[in-house]
Amino acid sequence: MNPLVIAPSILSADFAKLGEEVRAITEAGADWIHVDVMDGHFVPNITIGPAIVAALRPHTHLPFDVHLMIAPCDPYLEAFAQAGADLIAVHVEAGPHLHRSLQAIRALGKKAGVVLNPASPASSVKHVLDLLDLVLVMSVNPGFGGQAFIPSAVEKIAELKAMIGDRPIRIEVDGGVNPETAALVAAAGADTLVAGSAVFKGGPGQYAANIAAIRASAAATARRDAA
Ligand SMILES: O=C(CO)[C@H](O)[C@H](O)COP(=O)(O)O
Ligand SMILES: [Fe+2]
Repeated sequence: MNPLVIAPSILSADFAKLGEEVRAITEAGADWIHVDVMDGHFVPNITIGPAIVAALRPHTHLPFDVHLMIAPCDPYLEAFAQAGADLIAVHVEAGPHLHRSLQAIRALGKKAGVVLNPASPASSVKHVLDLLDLVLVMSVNPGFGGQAFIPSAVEKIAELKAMIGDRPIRIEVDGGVNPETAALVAAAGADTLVAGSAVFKGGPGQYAANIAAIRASAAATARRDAA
């Protein structure tokens, strides 16, 4: 079983002081930093580009988990790699050449991930498993933080867990993750949890407790599942 990873999404951080926020979640016990990149075309919102990723890189030693919600994605992979991304995840719905995009990410020396929207089946990744380090299951429709968790994500995670078998591929879940939903997704097989609003709520004084609550809840059900 992969060790549990908690990846706070800086989409819910104070954008006027992102460097400070990244340092605060690093000190609060985050494992990865989740960066939501939106283009106003693939999703109805615009957020962060490679220049901001590069500016944030000196503020933490933690891996940058870059979630690209952009189409096309291939023209921008190198820029995000050079900016300091450690893992780059592209949506299966973002274009016709997923295999080529994953090859390009690996050729840049980065970990490669595929993201599945709520309506996309687990089987979309069946023929690219050899190119994957991570599958990201969206449990909200991408574009905004603070949305309600879509329960069908749990069944999809379980399907992916069975498909992946003992390959070293992480299952990440993103959207509406809080201590309650973390327990459900961890029991189904998710080992990497993104959380935006549930981590950043209450301000910097609460970040450590918020991360710890999600981690404890997920760890408890993952243990029961393994027992
Ligand atoms: O990819 C995303 C939205 O498209 C975000 O990572 C996600 O919504 C996190 O926010 P929250 O935990 O508040 O749902
Ligand atoms: Fe995300």
